[in-house]
Amino acid sequence: MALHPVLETVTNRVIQRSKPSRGAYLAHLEAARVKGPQRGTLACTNLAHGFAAFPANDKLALKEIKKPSVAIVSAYNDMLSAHQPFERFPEIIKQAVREVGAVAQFAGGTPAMCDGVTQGQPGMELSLFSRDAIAMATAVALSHNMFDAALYLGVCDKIVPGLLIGALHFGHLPAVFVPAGPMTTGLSNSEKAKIRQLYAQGKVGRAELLEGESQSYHSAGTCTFYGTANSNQMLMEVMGLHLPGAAFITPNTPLRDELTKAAAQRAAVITDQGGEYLPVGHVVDEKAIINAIVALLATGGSTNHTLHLVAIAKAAGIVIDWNDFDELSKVVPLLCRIYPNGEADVNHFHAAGGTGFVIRELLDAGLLHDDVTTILGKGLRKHCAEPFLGQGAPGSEGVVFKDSPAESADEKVLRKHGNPFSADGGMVLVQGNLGRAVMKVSAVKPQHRTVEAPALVFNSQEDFMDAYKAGQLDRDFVAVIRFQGPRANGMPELHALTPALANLQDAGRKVALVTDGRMSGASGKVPAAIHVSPEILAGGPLGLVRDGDIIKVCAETGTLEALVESKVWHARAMAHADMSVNQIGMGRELFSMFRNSVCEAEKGATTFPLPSPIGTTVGLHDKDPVGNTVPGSDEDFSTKKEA
Ligand SMILES: O=C(O)[C@H](O)[C@@H](O)[C@H](O)[C@H](O)COP(=O)(O)O
Ligand code: SF4
Repeated sequence: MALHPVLETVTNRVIQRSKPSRGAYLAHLEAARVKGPQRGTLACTNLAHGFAAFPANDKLALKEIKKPSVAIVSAYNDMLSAHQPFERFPEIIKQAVREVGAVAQFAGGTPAMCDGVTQGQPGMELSLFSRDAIAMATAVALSHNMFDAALYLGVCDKIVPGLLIGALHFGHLPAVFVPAGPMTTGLSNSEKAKIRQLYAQGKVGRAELLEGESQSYHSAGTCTFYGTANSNQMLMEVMGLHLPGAAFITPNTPLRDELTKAAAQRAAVITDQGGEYLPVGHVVDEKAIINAIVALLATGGSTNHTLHLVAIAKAAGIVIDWNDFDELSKVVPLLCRIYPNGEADVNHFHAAGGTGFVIRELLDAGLLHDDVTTILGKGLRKHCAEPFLGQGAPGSEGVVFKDSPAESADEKVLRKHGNPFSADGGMVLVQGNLGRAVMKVSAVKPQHRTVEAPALVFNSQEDFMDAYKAGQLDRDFVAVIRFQGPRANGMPELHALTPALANLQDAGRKVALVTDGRMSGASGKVPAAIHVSPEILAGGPLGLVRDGDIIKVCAETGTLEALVESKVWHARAMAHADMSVNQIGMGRELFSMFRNSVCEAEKGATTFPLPSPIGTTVGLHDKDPVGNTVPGSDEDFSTKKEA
């Protein structure tokens, strides 16, 4: 199947734009490779420390400096239902790796925040920065340099992006991502949302709300809506960093354990010593990143990936921006309806055909690059498959992979590319005199995709909720919630506003949200122009909006505009707010360096630089050694905005 012309155009543009930084990245990768096991570069004392605590057989293998050593980097904790199953994984992995003559070492743990626990709470102001903190923790683990491959155990929002950013800074090491899988289906996501709206209206009490939430989030495993965590899973599948179809197999089942063993053994094989060297820095190339954007759009994935995918690409020296997302979204069909884009959850999606079905449909439509490298070697089509238990003895059944089904088992949830739910991917770039922002429309009914109404300006989500509870919002309005950008308060998700906004929309009000903050991947039905760039603390024009200004948000025309007379607009002074309350408490004082160094949302809201050529000083947003503007740098970004 010939590639879609837009896929070719955007891919070639990204390759060209990334040439300097991608070239620098690959040079660093080659410089980090050594012949033989990495631990051979250590001094004897270093090495002795590195295997002191190991059992005799592993210690011998490590001492000989022949067999590969596989790092385990795990984001296990009991807070995230999605990560709790990882508690058992290290022992399963160590035994499986021994069976193929190698050694697995628990290299280090990383933090992991549950955005469900912190949603609407002060802790959410650490959430986005926890991604780069996870990348740093990954680097601390791998910096022992005892390893020839790494297994990454993570599922949720900022964790998989953080682990992959960290992994890419050790791009010479092969990487296999190991998921734990979704919890079984409980109370449906739409039922859960209804109970929340009733609570927001005062029609049910806390007891009914807590009962509904507990029936929805009822056991170990990932929450079953298609939010950022499950979008991460889809992207790991399409980038070929998972074994095929590993994403949505239930935790603590024989098949899940067999998949974990198989992933561990695969990591040992794809090392320099294993004979099929597949470093993660070669797997994550420009085509893999474009494939990830396409899969995100085709499945109605989380808006958070207009930040995280940009950051992941940057870690590999690849520069993407929201024009790339927007142009691809216009030609990528929506193939899935998973909550918040529909009624179904990820268990239903998996049963209908799952990730392999989506990958095959997009390959057949010429909307994915097949000529990529994955953890299985050359070619993405190997991932159009689903895992099943093998025929081995109980407890060692193994895994077999079968082709994904030709037809969807439920066309209300999953469709072939010739009969999509919509011709476009449902994520648009909106821009105008308020800046550039992203808008997910796959979960917004067509009649709500354009809102033109008076601005109501708030400097916090709490102020908005106070106005709602005081009955001041029963009107058409565009809520402009500012001072929510990464420099201001860490760019929290404002998903807690969804029930109130949804009630007003259900009551017939034309409402929309405009913010330099974020929404959750689980946010849906209310039109929201989010991640407004530049944010107000970077001089963004949200600071010029006043109550009553007519704001136009339109997904059809890509408009984000304050309809204010130009000379009035330009005569206005920038609004200010006291951010001190967001700088201390709940650990926020520890993240001031992140707030002070974070870059624009459109460049991933990262706190690490693009790769620079070996021997040059590393700058966050610099010109290259010969004075050219580095693609993706602040300089490059600002010239593009003026264009
Ligand atoms: O981006 C996401 O997917 C969200 O951050 C998600 O991980 C978070 O947990 C939501 O808050 C869950 O939705 P509820 O808050 O509606 O349960
Ligand atoms: S999906 Fe969200 S709420 Fe569920 S475990 Fe992950 S971070 Fe927590």
